[in-house]
Amino acid sequence: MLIIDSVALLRREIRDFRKNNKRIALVPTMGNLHEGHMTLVEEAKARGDVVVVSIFVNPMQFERADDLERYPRTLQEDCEKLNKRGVDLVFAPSPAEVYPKGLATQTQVDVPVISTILEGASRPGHFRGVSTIVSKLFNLVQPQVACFGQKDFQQLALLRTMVEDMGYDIEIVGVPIVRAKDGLALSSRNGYLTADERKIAPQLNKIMNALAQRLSQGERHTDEMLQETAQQLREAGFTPDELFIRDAKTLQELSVDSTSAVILMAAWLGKARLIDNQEVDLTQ
Ligand SMILES: Nc1ncnc2c1ncn2[C@@H]1O[C@H](COP(=O)(O)OP(=O)(O)OP(=O)(O)O)[C@@H](O)[C@H]1O
Ligand SMILES: CC(C)(CO)[C@@H](O)C(=O)[O-]
Ligand code: BAL
Repeated sequence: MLIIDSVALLRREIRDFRKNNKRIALVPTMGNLHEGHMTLVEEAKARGDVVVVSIFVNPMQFERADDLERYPRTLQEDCEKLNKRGVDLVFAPSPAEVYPKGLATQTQVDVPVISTILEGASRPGHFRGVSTIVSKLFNLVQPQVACFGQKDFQQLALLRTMVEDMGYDIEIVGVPIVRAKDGLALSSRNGYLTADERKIAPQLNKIMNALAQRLSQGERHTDEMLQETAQQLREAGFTPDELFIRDAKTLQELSVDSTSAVILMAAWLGKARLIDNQEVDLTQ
Protein backbone atom coordinates (compact mmCIF):
# COMPACT_ATOMS: atom_id res chain seq x y z
CA MET A 1 0.00 0.00 0.00
CA LEU A 2 1.28 3.44 -0.95
CA ILE A 3 0.90 6.29 1.56
CA ILE A 4 1.18 9.60 -0.25
CA ASP A 5 0.97 13.12 1.15
CA SER A 6 1.76 15.21 -1.93
CA VAL A 7 -0.32 16.14 -4.94
CA ALA A 8 2.64 15.65 -7.30
CA LEU A 9 3.26 12.07 -6.17
CA LEU A 10 -0.47 11.32 -6.21
CA ARG A 11 -0.76 12.57 -9.78
CA ARG A 12 2.11 10.30 -10.81
CA GLU A 13 0.41 7.24 -9.36
CA ILE A 14 -2.98 8.19 -10.82
CA ARG A 15 -1.42 8.62 -14.27
CA ASP A 16 0.07 5.15 -13.89
CA PHE A 17 -3.28 3.64 -12.88
CA ARG A 18 -4.96 5.28 -15.87
CA LYS A 19 -2.19 4.24 -18.29
CA ASN A 20 -2.88 0.67 -17.18
CA ASN A 21 -6.66 1.13 -17.60
CA LYS A 22 -7.33 0.58 -13.91
CA ARG A 23 -10.83 1.45 -12.69
CA ILE A 24 -10.23 3.70 -9.69
CA ALA A 25 -12.57 3.54 -6.67
CA LEU A 26 -12.26 6.40 -4.18
CA VAL A 27 -13.29 6.43 -0.51
CA PRO A 28 -12.99 9.94 0.94
CA THR A 29 -12.62 10.03 4.73
CA MET A 30 -11.43 12.20 7.58
CA GLY A 31 -9.65 9.29 9.23
CA ASN A 32 -10.15 7.81 12.70
CA LEU A 33 -11.43 4.81 10.81
CA HIS A 34 -14.01 2.34 12.10
CA GLU A 35 -16.11 -0.46 10.65
CA GLY A 36 -18.36 2.04 8.92
CA HIS A 37 -15.43 3.21 6.82
CA MET A 38 -14.37 -0.37 6.18
CA THR A 39 -17.73 -1.14 4.58
CA LEU A 40 -17.03 1.69 2.16
CA VAL A 41 -13.60 0.20 1.47
CA GLU A 42 -15.11 -3.24 0.81
CA GLU A 43 -17.67 -1.67 -1.53
CA ALA A 44 -14.86 0.16 -3.34
CA LYS A 45 -12.85 -3.07 -3.67
CA ALA A 46 -15.87 -4.73 -5.26
CA ARG A 47 -16.33 -1.90 -7.76
CA GLY A 48 -12.81 -0.91 -8.71
CA ASP A 49 -9.49 -2.39 -9.82
CA VAL A 50 -7.64 -0.11 -7.41
CA VAL A 51 -8.87 1.50 -4.20
CA VAL A 52 -7.76 4.96 -3.13
CA VAL A 53 -8.69 6.17 0.37
CA SER A 54 -8.22 9.81 1.26
CA ILE A 55 -7.64 10.79 4.87
CA PHE A 56 -7.96 14.52 5.29
CA VAL A 57 -9.51 16.41 8.16
CA ASN A 58 -10.85 19.18 5.97
CA PRO A 59 -10.68 22.52 7.81
CA MET A 60 -13.05 24.13 5.30
CA GLN A 61 -16.00 22.04 6.49
CA PHE A 62 -15.62 22.72 10.23
CA GLU A 63 -17.76 25.61 11.39
CA ARG A 64 -16.46 25.23 14.95
CA ALA A 65 -12.75 25.71 15.66
CA ASP A 66 -12.96 23.54 18.76
CA ASP A 67 -14.43 20.66 16.74
CA LEU A 68 -11.62 20.91 14.17
CA GLU A 69 -8.99 21.07 16.90
CA ARG A 70 -10.21 18.04 18.81
CA TYR A 71 -11.20 15.93 15.81
CA PRO A 72 -9.39 12.58 16.31
CA ARG A 73 -6.32 12.08 14.10
CA THR A 74 -5.08 8.47 14.05
CA LEU A 75 -3.22 8.20 10.74
CA GLN A 76 -0.84 5.37 11.69
CA GLU A 77 -3.62 3.14 13.02
CA ASP A 78 -5.80 4.06 10.05
CA CYS A 79 -3.11 3.04 7.55
CA GLU A 80 -2.52 -0.26 9.38
CA LYS A 81 -6.24 -1.04 9.09
CA LEU A 82 -6.37 -0.05 5.41
CA ASN A 83 -3.26 -2.06 4.56
CA LYS A 84 -4.88 -5.16 6.07
CA ARG A 85 -7.91 -4.52 3.86
CA GLY A 86 -5.81 -4.46 0.71
CA VAL A 87 -6.21 -0.77 -0.09
CA ASP A 88 -3.81 0.31 -2.84
CA LEU A 89 -3.16 3.93 -2.02
CA VAL A 90 -3.81 6.27 0.90
CA PHE A 91 -3.75 9.97 0.13
CA ALA A 92 -3.14 11.80 3.40
CA PRO A 93 -2.16 15.39 2.60
CA SER A 94 -1.69 18.31 4.96
CA PRO A 95 -4.04 21.31 4.80
CA ALA A 96 -1.18 23.32 3.25
CA GLU A 97 -0.86 20.71 0.51
CA VAL A 98 -4.58 20.87 -0.28
CA TYR A 99 -5.02 24.61 0.26
CA PRO A 100 -1.56 26.12 -0.51
CA LYS A 101 -3.03 29.64 -0.60
CA GLY A 102 -4.96 29.11 2.62
CA LEU A 103 -8.74 28.95 2.89
CA ALA A 104 -9.63 32.61 2.39
CA THR A 105 -8.66 32.80 -1.30
CA GLN A 106 -9.31 29.14 -2.17
CA THR A 107 -11.72 28.57 -5.04
CA GLN A 108 -14.87 26.95 -3.67
CA VAL A 109 -17.60 24.71 -5.02
CA ASP A 110 -21.06 25.58 -3.79
CA VAL A 111 -24.25 23.56 -4.30
CA PRO A 112 -27.15 25.97 -3.82
CA VAL A 113 -30.21 25.21 -1.66
CA ILE A 114 -29.23 21.72 -0.43
CA SER A 115 -26.07 23.12 1.20
CA THR A 116 -27.95 25.67 3.31
CA ILE A 117 -31.09 23.82 4.44
CA LEU A 118 -31.49 21.34 7.36
CA GLU A 119 -27.97 20.30 8.48
CA GLY A 120 -26.61 23.13 6.32
CA ALA A 121 -28.55 25.67 8.38
CA SER A 122 -27.22 24.16 11.62
CA ARG A 123 -23.64 24.13 10.28
CA PRO A 124 -23.12 27.30 8.18
CA GLY A 125 -20.48 26.75 5.46
CA HIS A 126 -20.11 23.06 6.26
CA PHE A 127 -21.45 21.68 3.03
CA ARG A 128 -19.56 24.23 0.89
CA GLY A 129 -16.46 22.82 2.52
CA VAL A 130 -17.58 19.29 1.72
CA SER A 131 -18.40 19.94 -1.94
CA THR A 132 -15.15 21.89 -2.40
CA ILE A 133 -12.88 19.18 -1.00
CA VAL A 134 -14.72 16.31 -2.71
CA SER A 135 -14.60 18.18 -6.02
CA LYS A 136 -10.86 18.68 -5.60
CA LEU A 137 -10.38 15.01 -4.66
CA PHE A 138 -12.34 14.00 -7.75
CA ASN A 139 -10.03 16.14 -9.90
CA LEU A 140 -6.86 14.81 -8.26
CA VAL A 141 -7.81 11.11 -8.03
CA GLN A 142 -10.02 10.95 -11.17
CA PRO A 143 -12.05 7.97 -9.89
CA GLN A 144 -14.71 6.14 -11.87
CA VAL A 145 -16.58 5.36 -8.65
CA ALA A 146 -16.72 6.99 -5.21
CA CYS A 147 -18.27 5.53 -2.04
CA PHE A 148 -20.00 7.53 0.68
CA GLY A 149 -22.04 6.55 3.75
CA GLN A 150 -25.79 6.91 4.10
CA LYS A 151 -25.06 7.95 7.67
CA ASP A 152 -24.47 11.40 6.22
CA PHE A 153 -27.72 11.40 4.31
CA GLN A 154 -27.72 15.07 3.28
CA GLN A 155 -24.03 14.94 2.35
CA LEU A 156 -24.73 12.03 0.01
CA ALA A 157 -27.61 13.93 -1.59
CA LEU A 158 -25.42 17.05 -1.91
CA LEU A 159 -22.66 15.12 -3.67
CA ARG A 160 -25.05 13.35 -6.01
CA THR A 161 -26.38 16.80 -6.98
CA MET A 162 -22.86 18.15 -7.49
CA VAL A 163 -21.89 15.20 -9.71
CA GLU A 164 -25.04 15.57 -11.80
CA ASP A 165 -24.84 19.36 -12.13
CA MET A 166 -21.12 19.45 -12.91
CA GLY A 167 -21.09 16.47 -15.27
CA TYR A 168 -18.63 14.34 -13.33
CA ASP A 169 -18.46 10.89 -14.96
CA ILE A 170 -18.27 9.26 -11.52
CA GLU A 171 -20.62 6.65 -10.06
CA ILE A 172 -21.62 7.73 -6.54
CA VAL A 173 -22.34 4.76 -4.30
CA GLY A 174 -24.28 5.16 -1.06
CA VAL A 175 -23.38 2.57 1.59
CA PRO A 176 -25.89 1.69 4.36
CA ILE A 177 -25.26 2.85 7.90
CA VAL A 178 -23.10 0.52 9.99
CA ARG A 179 -24.21 0.42 13.60
CA ALA A 180 -22.91 -0.92 16.89
CA LYS A 181 -24.83 -3.91 18.26
CA ASP A 182 -26.93 -1.55 20.39
CA GLY A 183 -28.00 0.44 17.32
CA LEU A 184 -25.73 3.50 17.67
CA ALA A 185 -24.50 4.62 14.28
CA LEU A 186 -20.72 4.29 14.16
CA SER A 187 -19.06 7.70 13.95
CA SER A 188 -15.66 9.14 14.78
CA ARG A 189 -17.37 11.61 17.10
CA ASN A 190 -18.69 8.76 19.26
CA GLY A 191 -15.24 8.94 20.80
CA TYR A 192 -16.28 12.19 22.50
CA LEU A 193 -18.80 10.27 24.66
CA THR A 194 -18.05 9.43 28.29
CA ALA A 195 -18.77 5.86 29.42
CA ASP A 196 -22.09 6.94 30.94
CA GLU A 197 -23.04 8.92 27.81
CA ARG A 198 -22.19 5.92 25.63
CA LYS A 199 -24.82 3.93 27.53
CA ILE A 200 -27.43 6.59 26.74
CA ALA A 201 -26.40 7.09 23.09
CA PRO A 202 -28.36 4.11 21.61
CA GLN A 203 -31.58 5.81 22.71
CA LEU A 204 -31.21 8.15 19.73
CA ASN A 205 -31.72 5.29 17.30
CA LYS A 206 -34.45 3.70 19.45
CA ILE A 207 -36.44 6.93 19.63
CA MET A 208 -35.98 7.42 15.88
CA ASN A 209 -37.19 3.86 15.23
CA ALA A 210 -40.34 4.53 17.26
CA LEU A 211 -41.03 7.65 15.21
CA ALA A 212 -40.43 5.71 11.98
CA GLN A 213 -42.93 3.07 13.15
CA ARG A 214 -45.59 5.72 13.65
CA LEU A 215 -45.03 7.06 10.15
CA SER A 216 -44.95 3.62 8.53
CA GLN A 217 -48.27 2.83 10.20
CA GLY A 218 -49.81 5.79 8.42
CA GLU A 219 -49.76 8.44 11.15
CA ARG A 220 -49.47 11.85 9.54
CA HIS A 221 -46.37 13.78 10.50
CA THR A 222 -47.27 16.81 12.61
CA ASP A 223 -45.44 19.38 14.70
CA GLU A 224 -46.86 17.66 17.76
CA MET A 225 -45.22 14.40 16.68
CA LEU A 226 -41.85 16.16 16.39
CA GLN A 227 -42.34 17.92 19.74
CA GLU A 228 -43.16 14.60 21.42
CA THR A 229 -40.02 13.07 19.91
CA ALA A 230 -37.89 16.02 21.03
CA GLN A 231 -39.26 15.60 24.54
CA GLN A 232 -38.39 11.89 24.52
CA LEU A 233 -34.84 12.84 23.54
CA ARG A 234 -34.61 15.36 26.39
CA GLU A 235 -35.92 12.84 28.89
CA ALA A 236 -33.25 10.39 27.70
CA GLY A 237 -30.54 13.01 28.35
CA PHE A 238 -30.02 14.48 24.86
CA THR A 239 -30.22 18.10 23.74
CA PRO A 240 -32.11 17.94 20.44
CA ASP A 241 -30.43 19.96 17.66
CA GLU A 242 -32.25 18.83 14.52
CA LEU A 243 -35.39 16.83 14.00
CA PHE A 244 -36.78 16.77 10.48
CA ILE A 245 -39.13 14.56 8.54
CA ARG A 246 -38.70 15.25 4.85
CA ASP A 247 -39.29 13.75 1.44
CA ALA A 248 -36.42 11.27 1.05
CA LYS A 249 -35.89 12.13 -2.62
CA THR A 250 -36.09 15.92 -2.50
CA LEU A 251 -35.41 16.76 1.17
CA GLN A 252 -38.35 19.16 0.86
CA GLU A 253 -41.47 19.06 3.05
CA LEU A 254 -43.57 15.94 2.63
CA SER A 255 -46.39 16.21 0.11
CA VAL A 256 -49.24 13.97 -1.02
CA ASP A 257 -46.90 12.77 -3.79
CA SER A 258 -44.17 11.66 -1.36
CA THR A 259 -43.55 7.90 -1.54
CA SER A 260 -40.75 7.81 1.03
CA ALA A 261 -39.83 9.97 3.98
CA VAL A 262 -36.51 10.41 5.74
CA ILE A 263 -36.18 11.17 9.42
CA LEU A 264 -33.08 13.30 10.05
CA MET A 265 -31.98 13.63 13.64
CA ALA A 266 -29.08 15.37 15.35
CA ALA A 267 -28.72 15.71 19.10
CA TRP A 268 -26.04 16.69 21.54
CA LEU A 269 -24.96 14.23 24.21
CA GLY A 270 -22.23 15.84 26.26
CA LYS A 271 -19.59 17.04 23.80
CA ALA A 272 -20.74 14.78 21.00
CA ARG A 273 -23.22 15.89 18.33
CA LEU A 274 -24.71 12.60 17.22
CA ILE A 275 -26.58 12.24 13.94
CA ASP A 276 -28.77 9.50 12.57
CA ASN A 277 -31.35 9.03 9.87
CA GLN A 278 -33.90 6.51 8.68
CA GLU A 279 -35.95 6.23 5.51
CA VAL A 280 -39.61 5.27 5.79
CA ASP A 281 -41.64 3.76 2.95
CA LEU A 282 -44.92 5.66 2.81
CA THR A 283 -46.53 3.40 0.21
CA GLN A 284 -47.17 0.45 2.55
N1 LIG B 1 -21.50 4.25 10.50
C1 LIG B 1 -21.27 4.50 9.21
N2 LIG B 1 -21.90 3.76 8.26
C2 LIG B 1 -21.70 4.02 6.95
N3 LIG B 1 -20.86 5.00 6.48
C3 LIG B 1 -20.23 5.75 7.41
C4 LIG B 1 -20.39 5.55 8.80
N4 LIG B 1 -19.62 6.47 9.47
C5 LIG B 1 -19.02 7.20 8.52
N5 LIG B 1 -19.38 6.79 7.28
C6 LIG B 1 -18.96 7.37 6.01
O1 LIG B 1 -17.56 7.40 5.95
C7 LIG B 1 -17.14 8.52 5.17
C8 LIG B 1 -16.16 9.30 5.96
O2 LIG B 1 -16.81 9.87 7.10
P1 LIG B 1 -15.94 10.53 8.29
O3 LIG B 1 -14.52 10.33 8.03
O4 LIG B 1 -16.45 11.90 8.55
O5 LIG B 1 -16.29 9.62 9.47
P2 LIG B 1 -17.46 9.77 10.50
O6 LIG B 1 -17.50 8.53 11.25
O7 LIG B 1 -18.66 10.22 9.75
O8 LIG B 1 -16.97 10.89 11.44
P3 LIG B 1 -17.77 12.13 11.91
O9 LIG B 1 -19.18 11.96 11.45
O10 LIG B 1 -17.63 12.17 13.37
O11 LIG B 1 -17.02 13.22 11.19
C9 LIG B 1 -18.40 9.31 4.86
O12 LIG B 1 -18.87 8.99 3.56
C10 LIG B 1 -19.37 8.82 5.91
O13 LIG B 1 -20.73 8.94 5.51
C1 LIG C 1 -16.72 13.31 2.59
C2 LIG C 1 -15.69 13.86 3.55
C3 LIG C 1 -14.53 12.92 3.69
C4 LIG C 1 -15.17 15.17 2.99
O1 LIG C 1 -14.25 15.73 3.90
C5 LIG C 1 -16.31 14.15 4.93
O2 LIG C 1 -17.36 15.07 4.82
C6 LIG C 1 -16.77 12.91 5.59
O3 LIG C 1 -15.89 12.26 6.14
O4 LIG C 1 -17.97 12.58 5.53
N1 BAL D 1 -19.02 12.71 8.14
C1 BAL D 1 -19.24 13.99 8.72
C2 BAL D 1 -18.21 15.00 8.34
C3 BAL D 1 -18.27 16.24 9.23
O1 BAL D 1 -19.03 16.25 10.20
O2 BAL D 1 -17.54 17.20 8.94
